[in-house]
Amino acid sequence: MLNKFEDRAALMVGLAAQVAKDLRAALVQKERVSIAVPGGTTPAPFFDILCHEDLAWERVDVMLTDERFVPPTHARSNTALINARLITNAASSARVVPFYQAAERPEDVFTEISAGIDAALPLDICVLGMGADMHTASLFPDSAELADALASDAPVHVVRPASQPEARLTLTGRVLSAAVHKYVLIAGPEKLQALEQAQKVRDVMVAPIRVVLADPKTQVFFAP
Ligand SMILES: O=C1O[C@H](COP(=O)(O)O)[C@@H](O)[C@H](O)[C@H]1O
Repeated sequence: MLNKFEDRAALMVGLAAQVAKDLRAALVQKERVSIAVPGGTTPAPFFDILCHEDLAWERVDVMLTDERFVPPTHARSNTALINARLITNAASSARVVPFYQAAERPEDVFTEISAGIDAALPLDICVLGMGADMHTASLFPDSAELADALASDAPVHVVRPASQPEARLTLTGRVLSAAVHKYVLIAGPEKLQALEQAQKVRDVMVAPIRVVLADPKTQVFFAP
């Protein structure tokens, strides 16, 4: 389902209201609730609104959908983004599930990171971004590890997409498709075109965003 907003400000308000509603409903049902959020350039204004929502954040586990294997001091760190823009104000008591540990290679810390993520699953809410190349999380069409990351039983997978400057850790296809509420946050004509392309292509190896689009309950939040 495509939810179209007039502009980006309305989009971010609309998605934050929907996610806060889902979090509140899940917090009534369960002691701990988990949400995955994207990194990249799009979601910061959504975080700026969501972090003010008055809810039991101390019972919420927040994780990324994916992380670039760079330290939190790096400009490309998704962990730094959520720490600065989401885990603040009312949301400062949320627990962040680590997606990065200092090491030479992600494989060196994979077991520990993977166990931490596994303990916070399944996801109640998953908000994903999407690139113009139809990647989502760090499931990239130009990654040699894509098929394994889609098929893996593990919660996360290491990928080294040819188009990207660093190794990454991504939630796997299994984890993304099992999320109770799935949202895709996109803005701009290029992303809308990519979404339309992904709906036509139908091959998840060409359009990895299909891993969640295949579920008719997935909601896309879009503004021009
Ligand atoms: O690299 C990434 O890209 C996608 C899309 O990012 P955007 O900058 O085009 O909004 C993002 O969803 C993902 O989390 C991030 O690591």
